[in-house]
Amino acid sequence: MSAQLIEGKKISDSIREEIILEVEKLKQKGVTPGLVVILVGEDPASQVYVRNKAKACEQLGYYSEVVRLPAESTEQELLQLIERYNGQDNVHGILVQLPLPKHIHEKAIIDAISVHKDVDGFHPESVGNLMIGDDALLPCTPSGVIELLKRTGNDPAGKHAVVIGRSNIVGKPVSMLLLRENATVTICHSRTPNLPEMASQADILVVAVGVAKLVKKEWVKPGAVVIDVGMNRLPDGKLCGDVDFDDVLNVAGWVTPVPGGVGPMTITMLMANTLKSAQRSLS
Ligand SMILES: NC(=O)C1=CN([C@@H]2O[C@H](COP(=O)(O)OP(=O)(O)OC[C@H]3O[C@@H](n4cnc5c(N)ncnc54)[C@H](OP(=O)(O)O)[C@@H]3O)[C@@H](O)[C@H]2O)C=CC1
Ligand SMILES: Nc1nc(=O)c2c([nH]1)NC[C@@H]1CN(c3ccc(C(=O)N[C@@H](CCC(=O)O)C(=O)O)cc3)C=[N+]21
Ligand SMILES: [Mg+2]
Repeated sequence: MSAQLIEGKKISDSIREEIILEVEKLKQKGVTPGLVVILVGEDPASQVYVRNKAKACEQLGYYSEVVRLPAESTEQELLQLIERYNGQDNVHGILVQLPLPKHIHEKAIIDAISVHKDVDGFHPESVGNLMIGDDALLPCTPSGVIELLKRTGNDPAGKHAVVIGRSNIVGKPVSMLLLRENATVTICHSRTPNLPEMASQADILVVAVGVAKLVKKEWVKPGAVVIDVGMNRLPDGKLCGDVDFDDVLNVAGWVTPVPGGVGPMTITMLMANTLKSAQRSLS
């Protein structure tokens, strides 16, 4: 028996159809969603993501700006740019591509983005609101994971979810969202001694580690839902997840491919956050 594929690309396309309808309505009220993406330096991987974000804006009819700053730019210059966009009414979302060059403090930059325009959901106030359960712009990759589960009929409520990874960008917020969806959540990390045993107790296994093909079939409970957030570039240039896809295919009930799984959802949820921010600007 082979696992069912969770087709992130298809699900992402259908969410984009829904977004387009909302954009039409908003435009009739005189508002066009606007997103600014700021890239410092010339990291080739970041270039690809930034291009994908600009393409998504074009497809959905958003106003979009991409600002490319040289790697030597100062923290002060970047802060000034953010201040400018914080005050600009046609811009509803500001995203500063991470990682930043080492001489710029990531925290200072994230804190400077207006919480109203924090479409990444990385600002401390957004994180706090997520934790409390108040309305917030949710981090894109974690909310993409939840959408994948819900739209394949895998409601987390009452399930045991095991998350491997505890970063502020993926592991922690996805754990909090799963909890909010009434899953029982276990969070594992590099100091967890018995990973395969922990993982194999999961009804829903979310892997966000950054180690290619870490998760093998022995880690997966028969029929479990496996969500692979990992994006690793192999020496041959191919993308590969944190899950050994071919190995788990005959044990898992559902599995996301890489590419074509969580990745496209991240960008679509960014578009959804920008829409939400634009809608809020009216009220
Ligand atoms: N598809 C998408 O849209 C996105 C994909 N990604 C990808 O997801 C992956 C994770 O990203 P991110 O969370 O930012 O990564 P980080 O490096 O920030 O965090 C990795 C986490 O995994 C844990 N970890 C590392 N090695 C092991 C191990 N051998 N066993 C168990 N736990 C381990 C770390 O533990 P500890 O805390 O103890 O160090 C840490 O909590 C990467 O491949 C990244 O490229 C990221 C963002 C978006
Ligand atoms: N401030 C900030 N916000 C981010 O959300 C952010 C960031 N910085 N830095 C880098 C990570 C990574 N990330 C991805 C986005 C899209 C794909 C994506 O579209 N992936 C496609 C394929 C892409 C390809 O072919 O290279 C897929 O998995 O099918 C992946 C990863 C967002 N990130
Ligand atoms: Mg990180």
